[in-house]
Amino acid sequence: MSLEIKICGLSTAETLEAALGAGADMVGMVFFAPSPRHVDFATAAVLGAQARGRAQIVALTVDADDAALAAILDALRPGMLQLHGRETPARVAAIKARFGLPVMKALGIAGREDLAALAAYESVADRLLLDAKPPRGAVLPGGNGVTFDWNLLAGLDLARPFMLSGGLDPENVANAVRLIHPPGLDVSSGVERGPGIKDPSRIEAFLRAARAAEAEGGARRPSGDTPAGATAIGAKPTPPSPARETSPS
Ligand SMILES: O=C(O)c1ccccc1N[C@@H]1O[C@H](COP(=O)(O)O)[C@@H](O)[C@H]1O
Repeated sequence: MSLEIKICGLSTAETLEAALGAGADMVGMVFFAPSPRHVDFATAAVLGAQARGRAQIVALTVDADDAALAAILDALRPGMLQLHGRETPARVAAIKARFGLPVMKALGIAGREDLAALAAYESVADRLLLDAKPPRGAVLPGGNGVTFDWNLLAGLDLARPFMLSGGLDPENVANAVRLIHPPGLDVSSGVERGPGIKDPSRIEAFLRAARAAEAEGGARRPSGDTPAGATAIGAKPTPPSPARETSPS
């Protein structure tokens, strides 16, 4: 399975075109008013038409109710929903049943204890998105450009594909691919020149660096092929590696 790359928080035709032209597999539009990447329905409809058939279109929502989800689906016509709030496993299952779209559930990872929470979502979500937890006092639950200790994911074996996210950028993405061999990557702030302002050259650099690292041997082993010492969800984790003092880069 080749590395799937999502560029999130696209809000203009120019930057969406940069992502599509550089070979993004997924493009994300944010529907969360406090975010500098939030798009209104009219913009979403135009961007959706531009991306349709060229990449998977993902609608990012945060604890949206059914009426809001229906309106978003109507405007963007996404192929996937990204749930980036505090949606419970039951809520994820209900959204999938009601709207009939694949769902990617975002979960914050700060320590080993957070890996235990993933099991409850494996049976209801089509994908998991493993993100950093927001800094204390942050307005946004994601999109903060913050990394977490990627070593926590070493040997992780999930029944569902996951995307690694949180603070990725063109400079650190190759390290992430070499260390984790993730099935997917998701980036937002790291390909911006300012909050909410995507930079076409950074989008291209990110895709180039990630694909080069993948070509070096970063392809993900098939799911279920748990190597010795790997952590299966629900299994007792292997002893922690020494804590890192700084974010990986
Ligand atoms: O990007 C946003 O504005 C956003 C708002 C609310 C929830 C999630 C959001 N973004 C997602 O957060 C992760 C990590 O982003 P970053 O690369 O660290 O900036 C990513 O999945 C975005 O899709």
